[in-house]
Amino acid sequence: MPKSEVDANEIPVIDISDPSLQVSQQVLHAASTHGFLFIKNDGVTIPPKDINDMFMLAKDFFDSPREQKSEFAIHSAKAGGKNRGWVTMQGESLDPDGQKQGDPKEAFNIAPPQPTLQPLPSPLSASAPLISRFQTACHTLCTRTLTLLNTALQIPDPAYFSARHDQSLGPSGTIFRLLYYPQTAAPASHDSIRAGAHSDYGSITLLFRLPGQPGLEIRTADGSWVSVPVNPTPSTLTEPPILVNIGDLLSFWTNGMLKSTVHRVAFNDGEERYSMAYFCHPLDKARLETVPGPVIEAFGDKGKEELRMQRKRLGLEEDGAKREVLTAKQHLDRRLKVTYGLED
Ligand SMILES: O=C(O)CCC(=O)C(=O)O
Ligand SMILES: [Fe+2]
Repeated sequence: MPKSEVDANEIPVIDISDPSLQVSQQVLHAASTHGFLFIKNDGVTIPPKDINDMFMLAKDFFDSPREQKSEFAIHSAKAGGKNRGWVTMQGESLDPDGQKQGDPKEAFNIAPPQPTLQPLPSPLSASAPLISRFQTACHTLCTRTLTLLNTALQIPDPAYFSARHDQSLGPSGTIFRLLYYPQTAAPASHDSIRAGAHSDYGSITLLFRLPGQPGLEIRTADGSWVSVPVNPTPSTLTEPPILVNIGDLLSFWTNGMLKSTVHRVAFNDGEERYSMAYFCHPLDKARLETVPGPVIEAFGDKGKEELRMQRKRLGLEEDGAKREVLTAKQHLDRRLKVTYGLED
């Protein structure tokens, strides 16, 4: 069980509807401490009704017959190829070193709708317009957040991040994922978890959860786990804010200044749980090298340990002299290989 819930001030709720230097600095501060922040839902960019409709659609899908889902198995040609489609219970391990069995969850991965939406099983297929609209809206919010970080980091090219996430310019590893954690009896072991400890693979992730379905925990600097509330201030916000977290690539790009914080999903009382994650990735060809700019430069090598851990997770050479610059695609391929045991 987590010892405590994270302090609301530590993961701030930021209103980005009126972007300013001050707002960008708030985003940067959160991104470089816990690597997690809440963005107030403005009600327009990602309408709460679409969020609710997506959750209902996800529930209908996961309730559908197993044979129907397995026809669109992850990585299969029918599902549109690598990293797309349905992941069965225990079908993936987010923490292969720390877990004996795969995660007790199901998932369905949907790639960006450019040039067209991948083939989808029923009932997802009948709601293709909603799914595409939702993906586009998520991407808009990701780009806005990345642009705020671009500003606060004083990167000379104001479009450094946004250009590298422009989906019209080529393929990327971006993936929209529906998640379902079935109801389970109390786990036999204390170490049992619903989604193993991991950091996210992309640039930033948007996470949607439902009130009354807790479970997400982050690992703090002292190694303890603290839970992240679905809505930290229900008295002032009727709609839960959107949780944003920094992934490995922004950490790479900023020399470890932005924190790709390790997180997991705990059982809590074992009630069934749904969530949706939009993993925003840069274009496949983007190179993972330190971004130029005075703020990252001034940070120096203080993120060395963070980067060392990441490179270790990827099985990369630790000797600085032999350091290879990866592209976003090479990085993702390595992570997928570890998660699913996939070959290139
Ligand atoms: O289900 C959740 O709340 C989080 C899942 C997660 O962290 C992930 O899939 O990367
Ligand atoms: Fe995650």
